[in-house]
Amino acid sequence: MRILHTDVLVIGGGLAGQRAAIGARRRGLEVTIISLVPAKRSHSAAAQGGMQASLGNCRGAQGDNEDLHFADTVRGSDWGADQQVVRMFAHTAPKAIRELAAWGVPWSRVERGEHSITVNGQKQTVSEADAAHGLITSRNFGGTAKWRACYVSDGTGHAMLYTMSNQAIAAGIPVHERMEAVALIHDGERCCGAIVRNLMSGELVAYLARATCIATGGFGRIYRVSTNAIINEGMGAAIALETGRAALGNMEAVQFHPTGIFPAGILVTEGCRGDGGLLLDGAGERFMPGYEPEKAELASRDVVSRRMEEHIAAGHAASSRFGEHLWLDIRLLGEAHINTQLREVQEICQYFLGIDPARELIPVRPAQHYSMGGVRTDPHCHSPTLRGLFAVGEAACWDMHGFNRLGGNSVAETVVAGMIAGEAIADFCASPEGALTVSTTLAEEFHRREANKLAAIAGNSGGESAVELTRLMQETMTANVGIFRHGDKLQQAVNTLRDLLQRSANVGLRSQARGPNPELVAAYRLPRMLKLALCVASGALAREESRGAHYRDDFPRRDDQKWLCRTLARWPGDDAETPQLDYEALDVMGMELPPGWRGYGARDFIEHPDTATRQAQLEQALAAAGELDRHARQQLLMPFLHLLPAGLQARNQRLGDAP
Ligand SMILES: Cc1cc2nc3c(=O)[nH]c(=O)nc-3n(C[C@H](O)[C@H](O)[C@H](O)COP(=O)(O)OP(=O)(O)OC[C@H]3O[C@@H](n4cnc5c(N)ncnc54)[C@H](O)[C@@H]3O)c2cc1C
Repeated sequence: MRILHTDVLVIGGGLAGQRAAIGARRRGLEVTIISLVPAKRSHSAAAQGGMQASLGNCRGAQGDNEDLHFADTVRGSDWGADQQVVRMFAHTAPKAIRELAAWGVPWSRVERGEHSITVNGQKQTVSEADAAHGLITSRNFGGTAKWRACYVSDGTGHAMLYTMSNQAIAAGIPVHERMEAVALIHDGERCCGAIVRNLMSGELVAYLARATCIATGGFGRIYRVSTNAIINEGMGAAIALETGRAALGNMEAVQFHPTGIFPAGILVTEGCRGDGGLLLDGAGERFMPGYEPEKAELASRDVVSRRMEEHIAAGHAASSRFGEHLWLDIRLLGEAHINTQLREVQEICQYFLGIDPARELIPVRPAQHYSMGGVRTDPHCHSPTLRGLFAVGEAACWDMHGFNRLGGNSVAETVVAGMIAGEAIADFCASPEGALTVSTTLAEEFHRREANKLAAIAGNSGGESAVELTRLMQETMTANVGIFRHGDKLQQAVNTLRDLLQRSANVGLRSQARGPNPELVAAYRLPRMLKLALCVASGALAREESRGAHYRDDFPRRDDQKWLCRTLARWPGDDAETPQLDYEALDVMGMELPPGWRGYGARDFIEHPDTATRQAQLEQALAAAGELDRHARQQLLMPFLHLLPAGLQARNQRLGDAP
């Protein structure tokens, strides 16, 4: 067995993993990143529309600040988020944008003078101030009070990831590509690294590390129709689950994006609607204002996706030989705008639909898009139950998205959480807890276990096909654990997934090759994907309410009295067929923004018994404190700055602030 030693092992070379790695490296630690693909091919590169940060530079962003970003994010989460974490995030996002600008991200900029924009289907003229000229601009996105999504045309993730990757290279951080973490090495209390499989040679290597950070992205590929890349299979979350110690948070909270192109599911960005694009039905009529007068097409994603599906079910769809869908109309934005600000959308439409979106309508239908759930961490991105294990980005449940993520808040989370995790990892490694005293016997034991598993799969002559079982899992998830959920269908899904998990032990291979063998890889990953799917379906079945993206036909109201809590899923043992579910209460008495109406979507919900008391307490505290600026006011209501590394605590400056 080959053993590699490093201070910090980062599993995943996307935006989150690389930013965490850079932070730890800057503090003098030896850091190694492993990745399934070359780091610059990570899924972060697919992010199109933007990164949220309250810079307040352009006209539509004027008056923006951390308070508004915080409130939008909490409302977007349907009060499922950890409010202190949301504060940490909103406070750090402007710093993250500026750091990326300094590193070379070519953010689109404000241009002084008059510009034509499209709002609510109408052309308007706005004038940008001389003072803002050349500053980072932003566009409108769903569920936000201001134009807050900073962007690089519609190739934001690509620009961010390439810049981040170049910084990681400059910092001397090695990326071991085409390597897959297949198990975490741990003793039940402390994580000490991972067993890693070389996807080219098939060799299993033990990486021993003082701190291990999971940054493996989302698990969208457990669904049939998804905007996610095919490498988004959730293996990082799955190997954390298999420790039996680390918990996965809110796995039932799965986002469906309104505008996957139909039928392929490839995303066209929310920026299309942010820039003024409209949703039309089969009759060519705009329908969202009828359902959502306040925000129309720009309500949060969970709300828009549900309204679209309702409209289809009510018989208003367009139909094609692939089935029913709706239309996205960006023709009104004009060719010049599309060719500069929505270039990727233009190309996606051209290559995958054979249409020109400046002249034709884009067929769309909601598709699985984002995993709000993931490895549960504390505000320092550290697992509370398995020390030495950190998690960041889409793979984590930090938890700033609760039950619905706002557009643009994900790439922002990857960088912000990476900044915080890098410091937290370095602090941990500097503490007595951070010393690694692992015996190689433990690594050998995990190595042997995985080697035996692989040998058993390779030698299995069973009659099942991994490809077919994967397809059945994906069909089950899309049909029964989608946008609209119901107890009966969820129970059916749990039963089917359990059955598939049993059958997955009987997969036969045609090729025994240990190196690049897709059949072997599929068979090896399948039971883990099924365990994740079971966490999603079981969590959804147990949660008898509707919150954010989790909507139950049979329990249509949000129920703060019973369900203002985070789901924690653990896998109880190798032979288990379902996860063990526990719940972590969200403390209303500690909230800065007690639960209420989101400002869009359903108005009726079951109130938490503490909500009125907390509201009164906040009002009394403010009245007693007298005149306060907004920063002091905020700290009085819910202190959070102490949770941030010292270097990130400073206030953000905006145009018009006193110097
Ligand atoms: C089409 C699309 C458009 C989007 N647009 C936006 C947007 O405009 N704004 C926004 O905020 N968000 C957007 N998102 C969401 C956002 O892009 C992602 O949530 C975010 O980039 C995830 O970053 P990450 O670093 O957590 O993971 P990723 O970028 O997915 O990186 C995961 C890394 O983990 C590695 N990996 C995975 N498993 C293993 C393993 N077992 N062993 C070793 N390595 C492993 C992979 O190789 C990869 O390097 C979009 C998502 C999609 C699908």
